[in-house]
Amino acid sequence: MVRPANGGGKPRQVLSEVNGDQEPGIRVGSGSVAGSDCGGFEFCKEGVEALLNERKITKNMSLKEKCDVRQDYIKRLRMCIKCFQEHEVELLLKQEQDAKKLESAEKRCGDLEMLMSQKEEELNSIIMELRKNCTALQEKFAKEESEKSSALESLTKEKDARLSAERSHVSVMEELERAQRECSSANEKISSLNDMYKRLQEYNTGLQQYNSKLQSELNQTHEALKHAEKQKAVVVENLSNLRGHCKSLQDQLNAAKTSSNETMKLKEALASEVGRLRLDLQQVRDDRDRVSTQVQDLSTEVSKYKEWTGKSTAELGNLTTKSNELEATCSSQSNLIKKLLEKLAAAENKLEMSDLSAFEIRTGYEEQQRVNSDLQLRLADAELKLVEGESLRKKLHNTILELKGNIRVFCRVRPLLSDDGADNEPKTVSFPTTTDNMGRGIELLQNGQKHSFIFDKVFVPESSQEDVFVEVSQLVQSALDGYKVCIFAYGQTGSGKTHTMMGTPGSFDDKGLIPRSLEQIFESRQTLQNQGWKYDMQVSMLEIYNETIRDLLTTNRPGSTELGTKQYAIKHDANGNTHVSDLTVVDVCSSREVSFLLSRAAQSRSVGKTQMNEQSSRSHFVFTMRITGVNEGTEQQVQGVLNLIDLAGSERLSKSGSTGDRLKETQAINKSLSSLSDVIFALAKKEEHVPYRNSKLTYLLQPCLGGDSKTLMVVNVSPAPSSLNESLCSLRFAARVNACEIGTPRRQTSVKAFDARFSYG
Ligand SMILES: Nc1ncnc2c1ncn2[C@@H]1O[C@H](COP(=O)(O)OP(=O)(O)OP(=O)(O)O)[C@@H](O)[C@H]1O
Repeated sequence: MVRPANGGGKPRQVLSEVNGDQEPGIRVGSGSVAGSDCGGFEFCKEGVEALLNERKITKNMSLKEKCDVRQDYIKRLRMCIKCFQEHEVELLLKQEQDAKKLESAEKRCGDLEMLMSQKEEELNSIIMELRKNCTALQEKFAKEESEKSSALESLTKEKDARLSAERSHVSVMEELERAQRECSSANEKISSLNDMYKRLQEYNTGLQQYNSKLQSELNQTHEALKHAEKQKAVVVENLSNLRGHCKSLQDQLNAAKTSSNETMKLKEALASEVGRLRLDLQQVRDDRDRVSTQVQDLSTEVSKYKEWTGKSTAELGNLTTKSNELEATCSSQSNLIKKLLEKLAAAENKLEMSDLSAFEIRTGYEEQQRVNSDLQLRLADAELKLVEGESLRKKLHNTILELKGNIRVFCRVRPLLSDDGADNEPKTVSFPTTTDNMGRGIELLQNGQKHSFIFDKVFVPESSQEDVFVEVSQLVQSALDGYKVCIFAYGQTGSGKTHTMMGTPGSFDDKGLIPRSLEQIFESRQTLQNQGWKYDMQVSMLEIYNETIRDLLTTNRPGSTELGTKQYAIKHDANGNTHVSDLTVVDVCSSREVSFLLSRAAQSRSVGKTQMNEQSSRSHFVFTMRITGVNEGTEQQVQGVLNLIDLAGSERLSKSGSTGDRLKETQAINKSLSSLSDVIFALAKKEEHVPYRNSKLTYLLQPCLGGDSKTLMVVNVSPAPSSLNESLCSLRFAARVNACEIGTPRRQTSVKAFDARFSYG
């Protein structure tokens, strides 16, 4: 018989409750754990189940902690197994006792047998269960053991890994130190870069400020220009009003002068009449006096005769008659005198009147003269203001153009020549007279359609060489200030390019821009010498003929083999200077020397006769003067370049009637001019690629067209109706050129060592 060990009594063994993070523990009755009693088999079973379900190892635990937990777990499992085994023994003992008791009780209590057998079965099943649990625990134990060994293995591995990690830590630390060192140097670099960035930012701000200042200056200049133009318009209007007023006053004055002259004449006539009348009067008075004396004498005689009674009555009668006659004469003379006196009074009256009117006229005349001189003064003042306003406008206009960096364009229309054969044809070129466009506009009439153009300046056919030079003299002057200056003449053949650029060098009135510019430069050099400036000047002259460069100052005689065969190469350096290799460069000290060189070059130039021009330039002529100035006082150095270019004339093949060599020349000229227009179009459109290399001319002019030089194009136009198409083409091209932005001109004032080679820009 088997009976329950504790028949539902108080459990002896208690599995500690899991309280927060507290580890669950097993206390057994044998006192192996904290000396507590075992809670009984039932309780122990539950505890084992709880223990089996317990999972306390987490991923975050270190390997050692995991091991400790597992060891504790195994220890507790062992205690449980021991408790079960003791319990089993106890149960077997009890079973035996129970069997004995049962035997004795069998007798007393047969009916309990059934119950006991049931209990036995229960106990057996529990034992079975416990055994099962035990086996599971053993399996678990074995598993835990294997896990422990694997954990130990992994511990050693981790130790190794830790060691290697420590080693790598050391190397990492070294690397870290190195990196820190690099970092600190990088930091220094960063701070220096920051400084530089700051400075750059400051510089940038400065530039922006400068830019905005320039912008505001530009705006101000625009405003001032507008104001000046308004003022100019007002002054011009005032001037024309004053001129009109002055003219009407002049007319009045002339009328007054005429009437004054007439009055004076009348006065003179009257005065002579009065003189004559006075004479007459005097004569009559004399007569009267004489007659009166005679009358008196006669009366005395009559009284004498009356006294003489003895005298004859005939004599008396005679005397009486004579006396009567004399009295009659006397009375008639008195009448005459009276009349004459009346006439005299009237004449004197008239004279007085005419004196009065003469005085009035004189006063009026003087008044008008005063008004006139006042008006003359005002007119002179207004004209002065106009001149000042015009020069201010020009200055402001130049400043704006400099700020804008555009190529400037002047247009010059030559007079009609007898060769043009257009005396009877209607005019096709005109010039607007509105105040806005006066001196700047040109209009071409083609098939009833008007084409208007505005340039920086338009010279009418009557403009003299001096008029043209006055407008470019400032530009020429800036070459002495260290700017690169380029002036080139463009236009159809026979339109006046050579006349404009060269003219007649020896003639005072007809010399062109080149001789005048040279004179000005040498004069200014003299003046600037007083301010401590010392200038060195070098000139070179070349022509581009059939896409070949020719040195016009070479000492080799024309026709020599070297002149034709020598290859001159154009080169641009990094500083934007252009050089032509092997070109003759001559140091010059006076305009006389340059004139001599110019005449030498003129003899070497390629000139020929065409249908359009007797003396046509068949090549592009380039005169270059390099100016180097040093101020001994300020040690400032300037390097200016003056390029004066007379381009060959554009010409339509059909119109030129060229053949043979002339045809070849014309083709080469047209090709290089079309390359020039390609360059201008590319610049105007701000294209990335500008085809400077397409011709020698454009490659040579590259710094002037796309660089930082002050460039002026003079477009020459013929007024001949037969040249209308060509003139229109030239003006359209010039308008394109005018719109080109080539950058702001830069002054070369560096103190750097002077490049000995000759530069074009
Ligand atoms: N402003 C002017 N006043 C008087 N005559 C002029 C003027 N401009 C040009 N001429 C005359 O017109 C003719 C042609 O002028 P010029 O030789 O200067 O033309 P061009 O454009 O240089 O021609 P080409 O391209 O063929 O060399 C010359 O006889 C010149 O004297």
